[in-house]
Amino acid sequence: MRTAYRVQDVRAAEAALMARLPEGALMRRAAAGLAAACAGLLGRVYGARVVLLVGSGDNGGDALYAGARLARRGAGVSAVALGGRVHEAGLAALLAAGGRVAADPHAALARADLVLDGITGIGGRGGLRPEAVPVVRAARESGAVVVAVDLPSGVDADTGAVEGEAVRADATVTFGAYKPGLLVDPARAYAGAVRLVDIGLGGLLPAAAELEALQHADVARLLPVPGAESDKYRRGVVGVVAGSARYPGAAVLAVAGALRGGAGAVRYVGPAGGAVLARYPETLVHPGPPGGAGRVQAWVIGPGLGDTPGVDDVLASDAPVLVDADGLRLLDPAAVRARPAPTLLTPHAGEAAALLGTARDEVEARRLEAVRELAGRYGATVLLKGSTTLVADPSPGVPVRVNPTGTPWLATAGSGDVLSGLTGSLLAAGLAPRDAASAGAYLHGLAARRAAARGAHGAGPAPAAGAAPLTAHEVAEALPGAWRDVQGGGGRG
Ligand SMILES: NC(=O)C1=CN([C@@H]2O[C@H](COP(=O)(O)OP(=O)(O)OC[C@H]3O[C@@H](n4cnc5c(N)ncnc54)[C@H](O)[C@@H]3O)[C@@H](O)[C@H]2O)[C@@H](O)CC1
Ligand SMILES: Nc1ncnc2c1ncn2[C@@H]1O[C@H](COP(=O)(O)OP(=O)(O)O)[C@@H](O)[C@H]1O
Ligand SMILES: [K+]
Repeated sequence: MRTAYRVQDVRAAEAALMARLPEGALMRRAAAGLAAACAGLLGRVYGARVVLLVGSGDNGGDALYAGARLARRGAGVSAVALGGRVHEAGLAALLAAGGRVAADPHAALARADLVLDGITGIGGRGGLRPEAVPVVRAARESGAVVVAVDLPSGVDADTGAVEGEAVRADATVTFGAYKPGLLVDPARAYAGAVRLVDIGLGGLLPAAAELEALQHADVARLLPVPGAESDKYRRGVVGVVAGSARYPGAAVLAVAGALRGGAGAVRYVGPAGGAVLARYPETLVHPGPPGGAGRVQAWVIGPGLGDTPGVDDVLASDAPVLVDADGLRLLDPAAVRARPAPTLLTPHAGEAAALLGTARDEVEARRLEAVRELAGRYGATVLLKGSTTLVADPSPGVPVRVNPTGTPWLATAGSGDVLSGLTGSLLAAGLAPRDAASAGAYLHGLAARRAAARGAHGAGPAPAAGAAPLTAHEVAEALPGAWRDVQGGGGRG
C-alpha cells in the first residue's frame, strides 16, 4: 500500500525527527537522495550541465545541496535564484563545490541537460509567480530533463489543485512521504514519474493517511476466494437493474462486469433480458420490478436505465446498493441518507457536479474535496471516476483511496457500466463498500491496460500504459486476466 499525507502531518513528523538529529541532517538526507536520483537520470554526471531553479525556502535549499553533490562529481552546476532570498548555507555549499550563480539564466537553460525545480515545495501557495513563468517555460523548451524537488512548483500539495501555471516535470523526487497532490489530478499529471526518498519519517506520521493507493498484494487480500463449502448462494447473488428499450447494451455490459466480480450468480432485472441472455445464458433474468426478483446480496442500479422506475424500490431494500449513471439522477438524497444498509455511489465528474449542485470543472479541479464532500453529504461511499478515480468513505478520518491503475483509453462509452457490474458483484461477495469500490476500480483499470495493449486474451503481466483504442466489452473480457495478475502478486498498479 502506498500512502500520502497532508503537509501539516509531514511538517509535524519532520519537526519530531529534526529534534532528534543534528542541525541540517534531514536536508542533507533529502539532498543525497535527490542527487542520486538525478545522477541516475543523467547516466553520466561528469560534464553534465545542470541548472538549479532556486526559490526562497528550504525547497531551494534541497536543490542547492543536491547541486553541490553533483558539482563535486564533475557536473557543471549553475543556480538561478527566483525568490527574494536564497538558502544561504545551501548556496555556500554549492559555491564551495565549484558551482556558480548563473550570469545569464536563459543561456544556461538553453544548454542544460537537467533542470532541478527547487522553486517551492510544501510551502508553496498558489501557482507560479509571474517572474518564474518565463524561466520555467525556457526550462521546458530546452529539452532538458526537468526534475521537481519534493513537488512540481505551483501545484497544491494537499489537494492536487493547480491554480495558474506550474512546473511540468519529467520526474519528481519527493521526501519522507507522498503528498496527495502527487497522486491526484490535475497535479499528478505535472509530476511525471514520482520517486520517494526515505528520510526516516516512518513511525512519526499519523496512523491514518490522507490517501491510500492499493497495490497488487493489497487487492489480492481483498478478493473473494470460494472455499470447499461454497455454493452459488453463499458466494453471493448480485442483482443488476440496468438497461432500457433505448439502452439495452448497458444491461449487457453491466452483467458482463458482474459475471467477472466473484459473486456466485447474477440476477438481471429489466427490459433487456433477451439481449442479456443472448450474450450471457448463465444470467438469471426477471422483467421487474426489482422487489419481485428474489433475494440478492447486493444491487447495482442505474446503467442505461433511462427513466425506468426502480431506484426507490432498490434503495428501500436492506442489501448494499451501488447507484450509477441514470440512477444517480433519479435517487432521492433523503432516501440514501436514511438507508441502514451501505450505499455506494459511482459518479463521473459531471454526475458528481449535479449531486453537489456545482460545475463539472469545479469537481475536476478539486477531486479530493469533491469526493469527500459527496460522501459526507450523502452518508454513502463514493467512487468518483475519471482521470484519477477516488473512493471516499462516509466516515470522516478514513483515508480516501486513489486508484493507481487505468489508462485514458478507458474513457470509452460503456466502460463505466462494466465497472458498476464488477463492483456490485464484489459487494455481493461480501466486500465492504470501500474495498469493493477500490478493488473494482483496480481490476477494471488493469483489465483496460491489458486490453489496450494486446487485446483481451493476451497473456503475461499488464504493461504500464495502453497502446490502442479499446471497447468496454474488451475491458470486461480482460477482467479474468487482471484478476490472475493480481493474485500472482509481485507487480504494482
Ligand atoms: N522541513 C524539513 O525538515 C525538510 C524540508 N525539506 C524541504 O523543504 C521544503 C519546504 O520548505 P519551506 O517550508 O521553506 O517552503 P518552500 O521552500 O516550499 O517554499 C516557501 C518559500 O516560497 C515562497 N513562496 C510561496 N509560494 C510561492 C509561490 N507561489 N511562488 C514563489 N514563491 C513562493 C514563500 O514566500 C517562502 O519563502 C520541502 O518541500 C522540502 O523540499 C527537505 O529538506 C526535507 C526536510
Ligand atoms: N482521462 C481518463 N483517464 C483514465 N480513465 C478515465 C478517464 N476518463 C474516464 N476514465 C474512466 O473510464 C470509465 C468511464 O466511465 P463513465 O464515465 O461512467 O462512462 P460510461 O457511462 O460511458 O460507461 C471510468 O472507469 C473512468 O474512471
Ligand atoms: K519544487
